[in-house]
Amino acid sequence: MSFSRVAVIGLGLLGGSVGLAIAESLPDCATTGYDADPDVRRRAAERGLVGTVCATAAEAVAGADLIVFCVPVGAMAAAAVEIADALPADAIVSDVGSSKAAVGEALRGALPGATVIPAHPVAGTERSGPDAGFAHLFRHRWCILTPPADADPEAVAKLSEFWRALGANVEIMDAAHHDLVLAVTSHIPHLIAYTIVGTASDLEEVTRGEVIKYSAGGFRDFTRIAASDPVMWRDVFLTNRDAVLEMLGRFTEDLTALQRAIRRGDGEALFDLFARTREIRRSIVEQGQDDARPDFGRSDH
Ligand SMILES: NC(=O)c1ccc[n+]([C@@H]2O[C@H](COP(=O)([O-])OP(=O)(O)OC[C@H]3O[C@@H](n4cnc5c(N)ncnc54)[C@H](O)[C@@H]3O)[C@@H](O)[C@H]2O)c1
Ligand SMILES: O=C(O)C(=O)C[C@]1(C(=O)O)C=C[C@@H](O)C=C1
Repeated sequence: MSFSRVAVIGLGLLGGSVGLAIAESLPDCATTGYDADPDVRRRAAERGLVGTVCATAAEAVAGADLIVFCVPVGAMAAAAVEIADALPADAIVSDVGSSKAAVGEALRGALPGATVIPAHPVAGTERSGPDAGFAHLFRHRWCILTPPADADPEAVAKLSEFWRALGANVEIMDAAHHDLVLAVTSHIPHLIAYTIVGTASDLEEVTRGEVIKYSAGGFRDFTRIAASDPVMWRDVFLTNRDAVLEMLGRFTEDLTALQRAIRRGDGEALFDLFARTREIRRSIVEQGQDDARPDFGRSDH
């Protein structure tokens, strides 16, 4: 039931990892790939991210039974239009985008009549580009599939099996619900990291040198996340606007309550919140989801 030829469009962190993971876990599956950037294509060929790096997207999808778009979410529609005339009739079209409702619409709009099953492997790093990918990225991580209500169950089962073969745990979710959940677990945390690092670098009373010198612990962790790709994250916020604004409203209210507790010297409110959040961290660690990132946890990371 597995795929025999997978085309990967976009050969950065995610596309490269998909190609390498297929080579390792599904060695009988052929892979082709395409990236709009010729330097990325050259580097992808050097690293062997996919079996064949093609000069055009149409060439890459010829004969493929699965096409995985691994481009920034704002580029999905343009990338899909490029393959519209070359798409094999029975192929499944999927992606790895971080927001799902807008991406599903973009792919279905660009490829009318195609079998489109969007997906989001909740696995990544702050790195990007063709040197960033690695075969184990998806191991023990969630991959959320957001098929439309009328999706072919066989196509959903086949794509689920594909992601399980790459090491992921698969969950099926409605696209709008995915966008709300990920707004809180991934998108707003990135927004907070971008904000705090930006705020620190804008301070007038504290020099930039001091920010760098004393950035141990907490701030350093924020700088890792704030180093994430600007194009990718611009597109995430533009395509998941409503869910992000909804969750940001709640976050702002909670932040205001915390501000009030500090101003009033309400130690109990502070302690209660910090004790509750410590328990959340403990249950995440206890769930034992291995982190596949190669140097995660390294002190100099
Ligand atoms: N980085 C993460 O942690 C992470 C995790 C999960 C999902 N994602 C999602 O994966 C996708 C790719 O992210 P990434 O981190 O691999 O980014 P990346 O920058 O490493 O790679 C994206 C690649 O897409 C190429 N590209 C852009 N437009 C194109 C087009 N029209 N046709 C062909 N190639 C095109 C770029 O040249 C680039 O090489 C995004 O949609 C992102 O939301 C990222
Ligand atoms: O670990 C990181 O560096 C990530 O940002 C990975 C992360 C996340 O927020 O968890 C980022 C975006 C994705 O769509 C999925 C995963």
